[in-house]
Amino acid sequence: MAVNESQLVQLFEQVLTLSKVDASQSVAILKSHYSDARTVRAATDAALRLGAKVYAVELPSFNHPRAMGNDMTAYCGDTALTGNPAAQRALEAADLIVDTMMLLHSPEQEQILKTGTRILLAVEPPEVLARMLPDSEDKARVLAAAAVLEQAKLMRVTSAAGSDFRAPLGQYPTVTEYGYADEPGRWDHWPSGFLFTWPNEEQAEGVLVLDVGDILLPFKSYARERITLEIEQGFVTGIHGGFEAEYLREYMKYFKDPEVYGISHIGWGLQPRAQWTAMGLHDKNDGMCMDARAFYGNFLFSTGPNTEVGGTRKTPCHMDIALRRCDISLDGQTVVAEGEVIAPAASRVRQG
Ligand SMILES: O=c1ccc(O)c[nH]1
Ligand SMILES: [Fe+2]
Repeated sequence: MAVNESQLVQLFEQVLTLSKVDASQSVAILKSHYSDARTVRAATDAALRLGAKVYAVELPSFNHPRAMGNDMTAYCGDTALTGNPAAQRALEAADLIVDTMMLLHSPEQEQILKTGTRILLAVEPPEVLARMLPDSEDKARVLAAAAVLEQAKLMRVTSAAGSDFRAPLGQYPTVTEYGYADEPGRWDHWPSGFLFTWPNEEQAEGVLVLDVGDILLPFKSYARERITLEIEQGFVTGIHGGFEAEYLREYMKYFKDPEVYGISHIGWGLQPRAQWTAMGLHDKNDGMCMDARAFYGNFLFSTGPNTEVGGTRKTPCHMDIALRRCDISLDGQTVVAEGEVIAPAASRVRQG
């Protein structure tokens, strides 16, 4: 199925309106040669129809010789913007940047946001954008959950598969993703609908058992056998199992960087329009699979960078791992039970 151009413009008009784009705003469309041309065109047309002053910043693509695969989250930190202050200044001049080439997990993104410029990442296929069109209810639900997470001192994750992971919290802020960039200095990602934070440095500990069906990104694979991760003092110290554990070990070892084993963002999914099954219907090169990061009731665990919240761990290897059927509690209060969103009530999707 394919979204037609006029539909896509209307969808961008909705999301840019939610992102407070109007005739008072300047909108920069950040692109490279690999950007989705339909997305670039629709974002441009929509911003113009909303009366904004629109310009494009095109950057020659950046490829690190050690990067593998085409998933934009597979090699983080250095981007086409790295070392290009003139382009960065051109972007900082905008009120909103529609990022169709992926600056996420780069220090440059944080510098741009600090100027008050908003960034909306949109790199998923247009059909995925359409299926997970954000709305203000998504924002309300994610913010309701964030109100609990930002007060929490301890996150605990357990599961029937054997996970028992504890992460003391408080050192880092809570990050919300609800699909549009409506506040000064806000970064968001369309599509999304989840929230996360980082454990206090060197304090996360325990065991995470990736069960059959759990998702490993950027591999874009469903685990077919269990993989057991041992976490000590904020780092993955052991990866046990069969072939898939060996594959994960070998992949992470390839980067020859001890920081790849650091725990990155941890949180849970609140997007009912995201589907656990969606990844199986897409090719590996179809975007970065936000369905896996956002599906309702997942536990999203990740390794590697913490630059997004001012940390110094700028490591290129970033694993996003989505677990099903976990129990997630904050200071003893259950927010997700066996993959079902329980609390706060305002974060749950209204049934019926
Ligand atoms: O939206 C995103 C996408 C990737 C990621 O690592 C975090 N959030
Ligand atoms: Fe991530």
